Amino acid sequence: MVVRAAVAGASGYAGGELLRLLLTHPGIEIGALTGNSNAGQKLGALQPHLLPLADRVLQETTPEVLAGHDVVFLALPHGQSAAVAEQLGPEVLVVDMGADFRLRDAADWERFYGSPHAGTWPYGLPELPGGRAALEGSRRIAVPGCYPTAVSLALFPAYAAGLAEQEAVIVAASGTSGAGKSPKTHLLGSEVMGSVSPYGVGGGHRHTPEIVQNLSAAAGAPVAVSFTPTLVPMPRGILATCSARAKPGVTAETVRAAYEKAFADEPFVHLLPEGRWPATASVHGSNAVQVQVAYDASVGRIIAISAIDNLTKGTAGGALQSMNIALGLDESTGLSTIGVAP
Ligand SMILES: NC(=O)C1=CN([C@@H]2O[C@H](COP(=O)(O)OP(=O)(O)OC[C@H]3O[C@@H](n4cnc5c(N)ncnc54)[C@H](OP(=O)(O)O)[C@@H]3O)[C@@H](O)[C@H]2O)C=CC1
Ligand SMILES: CC(=O)N[C@@H](CCC(=O)OP(=O)(O)O)C(=O)O
Repeated sequence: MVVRAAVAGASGYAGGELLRLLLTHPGIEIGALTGNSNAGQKLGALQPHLLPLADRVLQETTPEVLAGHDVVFLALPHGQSAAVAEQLGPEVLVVDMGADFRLRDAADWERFYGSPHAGTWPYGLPELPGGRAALEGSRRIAVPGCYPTAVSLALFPAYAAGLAEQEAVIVAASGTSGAGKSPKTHLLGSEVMGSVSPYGVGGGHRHTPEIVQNLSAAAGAPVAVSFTPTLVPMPRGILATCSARAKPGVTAETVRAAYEKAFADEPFVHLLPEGRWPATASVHGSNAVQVQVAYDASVGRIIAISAIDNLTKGTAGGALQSMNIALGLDESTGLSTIGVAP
């Protein structure tokens, strides 16, 4: 069976990473590629690393152009996906890499995104409890944000096993591609190079409610989250350092056992051997997630650290993994745990 896939937002970072992966997926035929300001341009001018697609011309993002495909990936800015998706039939698998359908709580959406809530779709993080069952056979998928992917995978085992109190503190460092390709002053080389800076401090980042949603579901009770993102001078990668107060009686051994159990059969999430720590360089360009966990007895806290590539597992790889599950394909098809180093 060949699956015909269209990519809306093919000129952007997320769309470009998705195409890089789709080119190696044996079951996919790449159909329409669309953009906005770059419609009419050849892809080779915008994504020169995608040589096999260099002569493909970007089309306008319209329902007519996206019609006639089995799968449509939407790698568009927030708020653009709903209008496109509602024009696509229920038989088409629509995979939204934006935020529009991630949150269950309409009030959270309106508070953090400032527009009416479009709805909630099955969430594309298969490793969460019940995650795969929610995706099987689905024709709509909301791919998680990059920070919620890194943070949720680092912390959910502690909550699912009942080891952590319902409060977490997270500091996560991201490369600049997380902010997309459109020019912004704070992303200029002269601003970013040689500097690390926080942003969205004090609960203001829109990924906070998504992280709360995931951890609360794992805990079966509301989890309060303090989330601070930082921008670091590298193109790709997220390192999330997460900590939560341990419940009474928790030991280093019970924590380790919970994480070993959670990730034992996961194809992409790797709990590192004790004493080794995640690094973004080790997952560059791969769908792998590195996790390590420790129990800091001096303060009674569980410390979980994860590393992902924000463009791969953090969006395009997660999208493809979820598509594979929805279509009944092997989950790892077209995805690699092999990174690029140094
Ligand atoms: N970058 C990342 O690490 C991650 C990104 N995402 C999400 O993926 C989506 C795309 O992000 P990213 O690739 O980084 O962003 P980019 O800015 O790099 O790309 C945006 C894409 O959307 C197109 N576009 C812009 N405005 C419109 C519009 N009004 N209608 C249709 N198309 C439009 C652009 O086309 P053109 O260039 O032709 O104007 C471009 O192809 C976002 O929702 C983002 O939040 C999710 C997780 C991680
Ligand atoms: C470095 C940087 O700016 N990162 C982005 C996160 C991008 C992402 O994952 O996700 P969405 O799909 O939710 O936009 C930010 O903090 O806004």
